[in-house]
Amino acid sequence: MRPLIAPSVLASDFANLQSEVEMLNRSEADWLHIDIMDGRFVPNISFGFPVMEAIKKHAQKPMDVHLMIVEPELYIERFRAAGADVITVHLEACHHLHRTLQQIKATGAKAGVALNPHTSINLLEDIITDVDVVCLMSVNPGFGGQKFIENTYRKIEALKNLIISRNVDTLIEIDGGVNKQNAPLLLNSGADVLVAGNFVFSSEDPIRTIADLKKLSN
Ligand SMILES: O=C(CO)[C@H](O)[C@H](O)COP(=O)(O)O
Repeated sequence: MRPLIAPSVLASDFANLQSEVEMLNRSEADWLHIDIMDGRFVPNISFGFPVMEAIKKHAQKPMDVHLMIVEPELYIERFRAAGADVITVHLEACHHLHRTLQQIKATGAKAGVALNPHTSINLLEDIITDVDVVCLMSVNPGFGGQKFIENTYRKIEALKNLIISRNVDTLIEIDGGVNKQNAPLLLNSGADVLVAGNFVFSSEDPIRTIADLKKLSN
């Protein structure tokens, strides 16, 4: 099967956001990955609702919104109203993860859970049947352009086994340091969705780079 490709808008040229989004519309990208950082869950601040709404105005593809924020349950409905189609919260940021996932689904969005590199797949055992997308962080969240963490392959395999054993169709998304060297291995290990920021936006021809990722299969 072909992977879903989700370019991370964080790596785009914010001064030309409309043309960057229009470029993604013309490309084979499946989702637009939107990173929201609050300066508390992660040591960086990206952007919030007004920028998301501006992106939504021009986007013709689903918005995959990754909330790197504390207390995400306070903002779920607002992110949905701002155009989110997939809303992913961090397991480490949720006191009541099951409740927060139900809250996301009640808005009509797909519910995602992100795991930091140190967080064990075992913690998903009692929640996996309620999750549409698991986002495995393959860098420590907070910044684009970081080096891929190799232990991610092992985590993908463990997650894939859990998904198969529970007979669910949860997607496995990989976020951080994805490039043309590791993408085939990630897909072989069981990944379904590849997030790519710098690899896409720093390339000479982002549309071609996205097409090259899309050609790979899992
Ligand atoms: O979630 C993120 C950072 O926390 C980004 O989506 C991720 O880092 C993608 O950027 P790159 O492909 O450049 O690593």
